[in-house]
Amino acid sequence: MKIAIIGLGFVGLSLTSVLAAKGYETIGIDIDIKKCKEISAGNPPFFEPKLEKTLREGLKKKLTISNDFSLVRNCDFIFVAVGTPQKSNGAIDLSMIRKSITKISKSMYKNKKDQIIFIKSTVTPGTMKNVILPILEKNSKKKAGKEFGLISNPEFLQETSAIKDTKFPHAVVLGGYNTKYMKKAKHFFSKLHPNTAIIITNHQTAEMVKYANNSFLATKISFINQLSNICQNIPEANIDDISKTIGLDQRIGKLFLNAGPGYGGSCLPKDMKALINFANDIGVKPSLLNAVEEINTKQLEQIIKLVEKKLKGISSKRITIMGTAFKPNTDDVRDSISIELIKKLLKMKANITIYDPKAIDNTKKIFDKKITYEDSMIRALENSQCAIFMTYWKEFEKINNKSIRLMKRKLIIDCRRIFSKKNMNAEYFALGIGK
Ligand SMILES: NC(=O)c1ccc[n+]([C@@H]2O[C@H](COP(=O)([O-])OP(=O)(O)OC[C@H]3O[C@@H](n4cnc5c(N)ncnc54)[C@H](O)[C@@H]3O)[C@@H](O)[C@H]2O)c1
Ligand SMILES: O=c1ccn([C@@H]2O[C@H](COP(=O)(O)OP(=O)(O)O[C@H]3O[C@H](CO)[C@@H](O)[C@H](O)[C@H]3O)[C@@H](O)[C@H]2O)c(=O)[nH]1
Repeated sequence: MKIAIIGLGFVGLSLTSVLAAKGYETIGIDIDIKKCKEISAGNPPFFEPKLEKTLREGLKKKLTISNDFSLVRNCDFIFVAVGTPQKSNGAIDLSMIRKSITKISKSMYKNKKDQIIFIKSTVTPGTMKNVILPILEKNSKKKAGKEFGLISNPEFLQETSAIKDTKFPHAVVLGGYNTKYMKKAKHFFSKLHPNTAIIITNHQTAEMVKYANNSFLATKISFINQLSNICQNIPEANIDDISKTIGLDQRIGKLFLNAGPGYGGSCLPKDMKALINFANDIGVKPSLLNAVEEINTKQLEQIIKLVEKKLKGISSKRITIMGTAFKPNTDDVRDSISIELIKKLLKMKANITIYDPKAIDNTKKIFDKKITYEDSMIRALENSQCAIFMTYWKEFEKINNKSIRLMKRKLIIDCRRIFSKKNMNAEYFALGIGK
């Protein structure tokens, strides 16, 4: 059994590393030659816990990393995990899918191998049927279901637990027709994940499951953020106690009820916009999804208004942003709410200083010399007129009254309630805690 994975980002490289470490003959393919070289040397191009160790285990076995698409010819399974970024209207950009599928389809022409192509990238319902399938059939001159298999296989991993989630997914979704290829795929996944539910359905449903999952998570976050805003106006009310308590009701569940400055990252915002755009296109008004998005956008506005009010204007004020990664334990700043906040504050002519334990290099790629970067929490706070804590990095818990002594004005906006139980000698505002 030979397996190819196309696109070595968070999804593709995690899958490649896990399969190779398990001993499968695996070929990881990416168009980015520099990335391929780094990965071949055992160095993942981004930080993800346990990835480096798993990749290195794989490299000691039967793993090849290459930018050469011709290698897919000899593979039984081909997983496609290229990016599907957002276009300005919210729809997904399918150019990477089209390019990689075209290359795969050409390699299938006159190839006698009975291959299965799995699509792991997140695509809106109908993409398989209307875009991917026609390209494959046209260029390969083969019939799906008869001469090759085509399966929608959406991915649910979370960054920071990508390896664990790849090894132990909560479910495996296989979308497509009931053919010999589907049987083979089911057999493969039931061996790979013996205790995981395998859902077999059609392409459109499999594609929609992914959006259902992410839009529900986004809805939970916006729900708790709206309640958090209400709590802020009830003296002494505490959103964390509320989340903890309602989370004990199994019908609600405790996860994704952590109030904050809004959801960010490369998936939830993009997938919400894509689903909204898709619903509008097919004539369904997505009023709940629109509200979820609106609440998310407004979280930042209220933070900015508070800073503006307290500092009597933003222009020339020295503001420290603690945490730029879109969540803790990652260096990923794609669609980070913190990056969005910095952009808005820069427009208002603030002087921004940032500190993040892992994401400084990626933040520099966005802002270059427009902001100041500090490599210690204390230095970032020195002379600051306001510190806004955006990401809950564990090391921020060490900050105490001694650390904030050197702030010019001791104004702290704590979006993650890191210090809500400490007695801070500062003007302290925590999202979700009533004053
Ligand atoms: N990041 C996540 O947590 C996550 C989780 C589940 C699903 N997804 C979805 O999976 C897909 C991939 O996400 P990601 O975060 O891994 O993306 P990514 O941007 O980290 O990586 C994509 C990779 O594909 C490569 N690539 C682009 N065009 C290519 C081509 N024509 N041929 C070969 N390689 C090519 C890029 O060089 C890049 O290395 C997206 O659709 C995303 O929405 C992401
Ligand atoms: O209670 C919570 C949980 C999350 N967040 C924020 O929500 C965003 C997204 O977090 P998370 O879902 O952990 O990030 P991702 O790694 O992008 O994972 C999401 O997006 C992936 C890509 O589609 C899916 O595969 C995952 O299942 C889905 O959780 C981050 O800004 C978090 O700070 C909160 O504010 N409160």
